[in-house]
Amino acid sequence: MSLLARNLCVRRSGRWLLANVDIEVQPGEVLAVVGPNGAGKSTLLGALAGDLSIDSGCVEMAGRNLQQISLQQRAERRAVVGPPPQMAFDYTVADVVSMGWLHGDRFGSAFAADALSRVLQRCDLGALRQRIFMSLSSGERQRVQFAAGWLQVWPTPDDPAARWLLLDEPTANLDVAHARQMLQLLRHLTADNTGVLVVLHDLDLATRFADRVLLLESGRVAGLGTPDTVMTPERLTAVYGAPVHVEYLPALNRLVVIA
Ligand SMILES: Nc1ncnc2c1ncn2[C@@H]1O[C@H](COP(=O)(O)OP(=O)(O)OP(=O)(O)O)[C@@H](O)[C@H]1O
Repeated sequence: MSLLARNLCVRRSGRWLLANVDIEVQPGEVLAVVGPNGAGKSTLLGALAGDLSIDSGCVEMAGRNLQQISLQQRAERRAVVGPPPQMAFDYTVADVVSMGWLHGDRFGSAFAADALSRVLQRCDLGALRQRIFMSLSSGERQRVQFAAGWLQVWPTPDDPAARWLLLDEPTANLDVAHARQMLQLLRHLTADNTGVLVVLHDLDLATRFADRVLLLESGRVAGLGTPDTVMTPERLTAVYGAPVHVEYLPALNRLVVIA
């Protein structure tokens, strides 16, 4: 019961942005999508979310064609976390994160308040909850955006079905500690029957935290598998057209990617 694309093709202005992409995001896994600028990462995320039209192939969520799933059902099953939005009004952090909560009082106000508090705390936003969103730094806003997405797919008592979180460069404005913390959170929330697809430019973060990596090059799959099989120096150097060093560091007991 995955979120998957089969033979996915997206064409715009006479150009293939994605060509014959097969990909599956399973609940319980973190799949990192990497590749050079313009490789098609955001396009793939948009297609899997159902936010942009595809030209051939299909996208399915838990065995159903995405086009046959209502917008409400889609929103309850998958959240998209993109760049932080501009807000015209003085919404607080708690207001913005609460926008991710789709269930109103269906499970009681205490359940909703508890979910909000937990998400704020886990995203290190507890002290900022009454701050005006637009007064935050870009990294703080990014964490708020992530928190709203997480709340959107928060497990509810009556519905154990799989959910997905799709994130487009969520660490772009984060310092080293918060970037690691976010990837650790993503790993943690997969335990709640949630699948994570995360677009990353940081190849080392992808190698360290993802279960699998999809490497895109000009809209095609240039590699898909565990980090140690995809993140080879030869492949990365060829795809990025710049030297990329990959080495196992015994002191850290992991592969390190230096670009
Ligand atoms: N509507 C469109 N018409 C024509 N070309 C488009 C359209 N939308 C996107 N593209 C092009 O498709 C390619 C893939 O874009 P996409 O945003 O998916 O890349 P990306 O891998 O996310 O890149 P980045 O790392 O720079 O964010 C780019 O070359 C982009 O210019």
